[in-house]
Amino acid sequence: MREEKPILELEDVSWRYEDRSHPALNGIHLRVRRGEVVGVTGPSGAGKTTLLLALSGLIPSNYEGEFSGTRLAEGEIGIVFQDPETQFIGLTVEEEIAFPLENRGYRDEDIDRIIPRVLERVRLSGFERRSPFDLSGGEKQRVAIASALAVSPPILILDEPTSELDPLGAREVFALLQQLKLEREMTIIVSSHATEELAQFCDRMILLGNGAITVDAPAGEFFAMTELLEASGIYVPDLISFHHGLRRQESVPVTPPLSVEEAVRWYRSLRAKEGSGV
Ligand SMILES: Nc1ncnc2c1ncn2[C@@H]1O[C@H](COP(=O)(O)OP(=O)(O)OP(=O)(O)O)[C@@H](O)[C@H]1O
Repeated sequence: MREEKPILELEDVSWRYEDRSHPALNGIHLRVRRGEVVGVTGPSGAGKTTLLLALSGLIPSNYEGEFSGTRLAEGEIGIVFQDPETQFIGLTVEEEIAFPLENRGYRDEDIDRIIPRVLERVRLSGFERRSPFDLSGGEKQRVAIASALAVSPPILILDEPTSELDPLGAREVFALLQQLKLEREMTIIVSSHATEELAQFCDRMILLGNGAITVDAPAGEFFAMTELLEASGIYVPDLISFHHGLRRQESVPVTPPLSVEEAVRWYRSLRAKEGSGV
Protein backbone atom coordinates (compact mmCIF):
# COMPACT_ATOMS: atom_id res chain seq x y z
CA MET A 1 0.00 0.00 0.00
CA ARG A 2 1.28 3.46 -0.93
CA GLU A 3 1.80 5.79 2.04
CA GLU A 4 -0.41 8.90 1.96
CA LYS A 5 1.46 12.08 1.00
CA PRO A 6 2.22 14.16 4.11
CA ILE A 7 0.60 17.59 4.52
CA LEU A 8 3.62 18.75 6.49
CA GLU A 9 7.12 17.35 6.48
CA LEU A 10 10.56 18.11 7.86
CA GLU A 11 13.36 16.09 6.34
CA ASP A 12 16.65 16.00 8.25
CA VAL A 13 16.14 19.53 9.61
CA SER A 14 18.75 21.08 11.87
CA TRP A 15 18.79 24.64 13.14
CA ARG A 16 21.16 26.71 15.26
CA TYR A 17 20.17 30.17 16.50
CA GLU A 18 22.79 32.70 15.43
CA ASP A 19 24.30 33.41 18.85
CA ARG A 20 24.20 29.81 20.14
CA SER A 21 26.95 27.19 20.04
CA HIS A 22 24.58 24.16 20.02
CA PRO A 23 21.80 23.46 17.53
CA ALA A 24 18.25 23.86 18.89
CA LEU A 25 17.05 21.23 16.38
CA ASN A 26 19.15 18.30 15.36
CA GLY A 27 18.32 16.01 12.40
CA ILE A 28 14.51 16.19 12.66
CA HIS A 29 12.51 13.80 10.46
CA LEU A 30 8.79 14.36 10.82
CA ARG A 31 5.87 13.58 8.50
CA VAL A 32 2.39 14.71 9.45
CA ARG A 33 -0.60 13.31 7.55
CA ARG A 34 -3.80 15.23 6.76
CA GLY A 35 -6.23 15.20 9.69
CA GLU A 36 -3.66 14.02 12.21
CA VAL A 37 -3.54 15.62 15.65
CA VAL A 38 0.01 15.61 16.97
CA GLY A 39 1.08 16.58 20.48
CA VAL A 40 4.63 17.72 21.15
CA THR A 41 6.01 17.59 24.66
CA GLY A 42 9.40 17.65 26.33
CA PRO A 43 11.25 19.39 29.14
CA SER A 44 11.86 23.13 29.11
CA GLY A 45 14.46 24.08 26.48
CA ALA A 46 14.03 20.79 24.57
CA GLY A 47 13.14 22.69 21.38
CA LYS A 48 9.31 22.52 21.23
CA THR A 49 8.80 26.16 20.21
CA THR A 50 11.70 25.94 17.76
CA LEU A 51 10.23 22.79 16.17
CA LEU A 52 6.86 24.50 15.70
CA LEU A 53 8.59 27.57 14.22
CA ALA A 54 10.40 25.28 11.75
CA LEU A 55 7.15 23.47 10.88
CA SER A 56 5.39 26.79 10.29
CA GLY A 57 8.27 28.09 8.14
CA LEU A 58 9.00 31.08 10.42
CA ILE A 59 12.38 29.39 10.94
CA PRO A 60 14.48 30.13 8.93
CA SER A 61 12.57 33.01 7.25
CA ASN A 62 12.06 35.28 10.31
CA TYR A 63 15.09 34.27 12.42
CA GLU A 64 18.88 34.57 12.11
CA GLY A 65 20.78 31.31 12.25
CA GLU A 66 21.96 28.25 10.39
CA PHE A 67 19.34 25.98 8.76
CA SER A 68 19.79 22.69 6.93
CA GLY A 69 17.34 20.12 5.59
CA THR A 70 14.05 20.55 3.76
CA ARG A 71 10.47 21.49 4.66
CA LEU A 72 7.28 20.78 2.79
CA ALA A 73 3.83 22.22 3.61
CA GLU A 74 0.63 21.65 1.62
CA GLY A 75 -1.52 24.70 2.23
CA GLU A 76 -1.75 27.58 4.62
CA ILE A 77 -0.92 27.31 8.34
CA GLY A 78 -2.69 29.12 11.17
CA ILE A 79 -0.37 29.82 14.07
CA VAL A 80 -1.25 30.50 17.72
CA PHE A 81 1.51 31.45 20.13
CA GLN A 82 1.84 30.91 23.86
CA ASP A 83 1.06 34.50 24.82
CA PRO A 84 -1.78 35.69 22.57
CA GLU A 85 -1.26 39.36 23.50
CA THR A 86 2.00 39.45 21.56
CA GLN A 87 -0.05 38.53 18.47
CA PHE A 88 -2.82 41.14 18.91
CA ILE A 89 -2.81 44.20 16.68
CA GLY A 90 -6.50 45.09 16.54
CA LEU A 91 -8.25 47.47 18.96
CA THR A 92 -11.34 45.28 18.93
CA VAL A 93 -11.92 41.54 18.62
CA GLU A 94 -13.61 42.20 15.26
CA GLU A 95 -10.53 44.02 13.91
CA GLU A 96 -8.32 41.23 15.19
CA ILE A 97 -10.19 38.70 13.07
CA ALA A 98 -10.58 41.01 10.06
CA PHE A 99 -6.84 41.68 9.86
CA PRO A 100 -5.62 38.39 8.30
CA LEU A 101 -8.58 38.53 5.88
CA GLU A 102 -7.81 42.12 4.79
CA ASN A 103 -4.17 41.13 4.37
CA ARG A 104 -5.19 38.49 1.86
CA GLY A 105 -7.47 40.86 -0.07
CA TYR A 106 -10.88 39.50 1.04
CA ARG A 107 -13.82 41.77 0.09
CA ASP A 108 -15.58 43.72 2.90
CA GLU A 109 -18.85 41.80 2.48
CA ASP A 110 -16.99 38.48 2.83
CA ILE A 111 -15.16 39.74 5.92
CA ASP A 112 -18.51 40.80 7.47
CA ARG A 113 -19.87 37.32 6.78
CA ILE A 114 -16.83 35.43 8.13
CA ILE A 115 -16.37 37.33 11.44
CA PRO A 116 -19.62 36.23 13.16
CA ARG A 117 -19.16 32.67 11.91
CA VAL A 118 -15.64 32.41 13.33
CA LEU A 119 -16.68 34.04 16.62
CA GLU A 120 -19.54 31.60 16.96
CA ARG A 121 -17.16 28.70 16.42
CA VAL A 122 -14.96 29.81 19.34
CA ARG A 123 -18.05 30.69 21.42
CA LEU A 124 -17.31 34.44 21.51
CA SER A 125 -20.41 35.77 19.74
CA GLY A 126 -21.18 39.26 21.08
CA PHE A 127 -17.48 40.03 21.74
CA GLU A 128 -17.03 41.93 18.43
CA ARG A 129 -16.54 45.40 19.99
CA ARG A 130 -14.53 44.30 23.04
CA SER A 131 -10.83 45.06 23.29
CA PRO A 132 -8.86 41.82 22.89
CA PHE A 133 -6.58 43.03 25.68
CA ASP A 134 -9.41 43.25 28.24
CA LEU A 135 -10.46 39.61 28.15
CA SER A 136 -9.76 36.61 30.37
CA GLY A 137 -6.78 34.40 29.47
CA GLY A 138 -9.02 31.72 27.94
CA GLU A 139 -10.99 34.29 25.94
CA LYS A 140 -7.76 35.87 24.64
CA GLN A 141 -6.52 32.47 23.52
CA ARG A 142 -9.85 31.81 21.78
CA VAL A 143 -9.60 35.19 19.95
CA ALA A 144 -6.09 34.17 18.79
CA ILE A 145 -7.49 30.82 17.57
CA ALA A 146 -10.40 32.62 15.83
CA SER A 147 -7.96 34.93 14.07
CA ALA A 148 -5.87 31.94 12.93
CA LEU A 149 -9.03 30.15 11.72
CA ALA A 150 -10.46 33.13 9.81
CA VAL A 151 -8.77 32.19 6.52
CA SER A 152 -9.72 28.49 6.95
CA PRO A 153 -6.19 27.06 7.01
CA PRO A 154 -5.99 23.27 6.68
CA ILE A 155 -3.24 23.20 9.34
CA LEU A 156 -3.25 24.75 12.80
CA ILE A 157 -0.09 25.00 14.91
CA LEU A 158 -0.36 26.00 18.58
CA ASP A 159 2.59 26.62 20.85
CA GLU A 160 1.73 25.96 24.50
CA PRO A 161 -1.74 27.49 24.10
CA THR A 162 -2.76 26.80 27.70
CA SER A 163 0.42 27.56 29.65
CA GLU A 164 -0.96 30.89 30.92
CA LEU A 165 -4.42 29.58 31.71
CA ASP A 166 -6.07 28.17 34.83
CA PRO A 167 -7.27 24.53 34.60
CA LEU A 168 -10.78 25.52 33.44
CA GLY A 169 -9.42 27.92 30.78
CA ALA A 170 -7.05 25.19 29.59
CA ARG A 171 -9.90 22.68 29.34
CA GLU A 172 -11.95 25.22 27.39
CA VAL A 173 -9.20 25.65 24.80
CA PHE A 174 -8.69 21.89 24.40
CA ALA A 175 -12.47 21.40 24.13
CA LEU A 176 -12.47 23.89 21.27
CA LEU A 177 -9.59 22.08 19.57
CA GLN A 178 -11.47 18.81 20.02
CA GLN A 179 -14.47 20.34 18.27
CA LEU A 180 -12.29 21.54 15.36
CA LYS A 181 -10.74 18.10 15.10
CA LEU A 182 -14.14 16.43 14.81
CA GLU A 183 -15.98 19.00 12.70
CA ARG A 184 -13.31 20.09 10.27
CA GLU A 185 -10.77 17.28 10.16
CA MET A 186 -8.04 19.86 10.64
CA THR A 187 -4.43 18.88 10.95
CA ILE A 188 -3.38 20.16 14.38
CA ILE A 189 0.05 20.27 15.97
CA VAL A 190 0.12 21.43 19.56
CA SER A 191 3.01 21.71 22.01
CA SER A 192 2.24 21.58 25.70
CA HIS A 193 3.33 20.47 29.17
CA ALA A 194 -0.35 19.66 29.87
CA THR A 195 -0.02 15.92 29.29
CA GLU A 196 -3.48 15.21 30.72
CA GLU A 197 -5.10 17.23 27.92
CA LEU A 198 -2.67 15.95 25.27
CA ALA A 199 -3.47 12.33 26.22
CA GLN A 200 -7.20 12.91 25.64
CA PHE A 201 -6.88 14.95 22.49
CA CYS A 202 -3.93 13.76 20.39
CA ASP A 203 -3.72 10.81 17.99
CA ARG A 204 0.04 10.84 18.06
CA MET A 205 2.65 12.08 20.53
CA ILE A 206 6.20 13.30 20.09
CA LEU A 207 8.76 13.59 22.86
CA LEU A 208 11.58 16.05 22.26
CA GLY A 209 14.90 16.04 24.10
CA ASN A 210 17.87 18.28 23.27
CA GLY A 211 16.45 19.24 19.89
CA ALA A 212 15.88 15.66 18.72
CA ILE A 213 12.78 13.46 18.53
CA THR A 214 13.24 10.72 21.12
CA VAL A 215 9.77 9.13 20.88
CA ASP A 216 7.16 9.39 18.10
CA ALA A 217 4.23 7.04 18.73
CA PRO A 218 0.42 6.72 18.84
CA ALA A 219 -0.87 8.35 22.04
CA GLY A 220 -1.78 5.02 23.71
CA GLU A 221 1.70 3.53 23.13
CA PHE A 222 3.38 6.78 24.10
CA PHE A 223 1.66 7.02 27.48
CA ALA A 224 2.31 3.34 28.18
CA MET A 225 6.04 4.28 28.41
CA THR A 226 5.51 5.63 31.91
CA GLU A 227 9.05 5.06 33.21
CA LEU A 228 10.73 6.62 30.17
CA LEU A 229 8.43 9.66 30.33
CA GLU A 230 9.10 10.15 34.04
CA ALA A 231 12.85 9.79 33.48
CA SER A 232 12.58 12.45 30.76
CA GLY A 233 10.95 14.90 33.18
CA ILE A 234 7.45 14.55 31.73
CA TYR A 235 4.44 14.67 34.03
CA VAL A 236 2.53 11.41 33.67
CA PRO A 237 -1.22 12.01 34.22
CA ASP A 238 -2.57 10.43 37.44
CA LEU A 239 -4.99 8.22 35.52
CA ILE A 240 -2.11 6.70 33.58
CA SER A 241 0.05 6.23 36.71
CA PHE A 242 -2.90 4.50 38.34
CA HIS A 243 -3.21 2.16 35.35
CA HIS A 244 0.55 1.55 35.43
CA GLY A 245 0.30 0.59 39.11
CA LEU A 246 -2.39 -2.00 38.27
CA ARG A 247 -0.67 -3.39 35.21
CA ARG A 248 1.14 -6.08 37.13
CA GLN A 249 -2.20 -7.90 37.15
CA GLU A 250 -2.49 -9.98 33.99
CA SER A 251 -6.04 -8.97 33.19
CA VAL A 252 -5.12 -5.27 32.90
CA PRO A 253 -4.57 -4.18 29.28
CA VAL A 254 -1.15 -2.75 28.33
CA THR A 255 -2.52 0.46 26.76
CA PRO A 256 -3.59 2.96 29.42
CA PRO A 257 -6.97 4.73 29.38
CA LEU A 258 -6.40 8.27 28.03
CA SER A 259 -9.51 9.91 29.46
CA VAL A 260 -11.78 9.48 32.49
CA GLU A 261 -14.54 8.13 30.18
CA GLU A 262 -12.15 5.48 28.84
CA ALA A 263 -11.05 4.60 32.40
CA VAL A 264 -14.65 4.09 33.51
CA ARG A 265 -15.36 1.76 30.53
CA TRP A 266 -12.15 -0.14 31.18
CA TYR A 267 -12.87 -0.48 34.93
CA ARG A 268 -16.41 -1.75 34.26
CA SER A 269 -15.14 -4.41 31.83
CA LEU A 270 -12.51 -5.47 34.38
CA ARG A 271 -15.19 -5.83 37.09
CA ALA A 272 -17.41 -7.80 34.70
CA LYS A 273 -14.52 -10.22 33.95
CA GLU A 274 -13.85 -10.64 37.69
CA GLY A 275 -17.56 -11.30 38.25
CA SER A 276 -17.52 -14.04 35.60
CA GLY A 277 -14.48 -15.59 37.26
CA VAL A 278 -12.03 -14.87 34.38
N1 LIG B 1 15.45 33.41 19.77
C1 LIG B 1 16.38 32.60 20.29
N2 LIG B 1 17.70 32.91 20.19
C2 LIG B 1 18.65 32.09 20.68
N3 LIG B 1 18.40 30.91 21.31
C3 LIG B 1 17.11 30.55 21.44
C4 LIG B 1 16.04 31.36 20.94
N4 LIG B 1 14.88 30.74 21.22
C5 LIG B 1 15.19 29.59 21.86
N5 LIG B 1 16.53 29.47 21.99
C6 LIG B 1 17.26 28.33 22.60
O1 LIG B 1 16.94 27.16 21.85
C7 LIG B 1 16.71 26.04 22.71
C8 LIG B 1 15.30 25.50 22.52
O2 LIG B 1 14.39 26.48 22.96
P1 LIG B 1 12.80 26.33 22.79
O3 LIG B 1 12.19 27.64 23.19
O4 LIG B 1 12.51 25.83 21.43
O5 LIG B 1 12.46 25.19 23.87
P2 LIG B 1 11.04 24.75 24.49
O6 LIG B 1 11.08 23.27 24.54
O7 LIG B 1 9.94 25.39 23.72
O8 LIG B 1 11.11 25.33 25.96
P3 LIG B 1 9.91 25.80 26.98
O9 LIG B 1 9.16 24.55 27.38
O10 LIG B 1 10.66 26.39 28.12
O11 LIG B 1 9.06 26.80 26.24
C9 LIG B 1 16.98 26.52 24.13
O12 LIG B 1 18.32 26.23 24.45
C10 LIG B 1 16.78 28.04 24.02
O13 LIG B 1 17.59 28.73 24.97
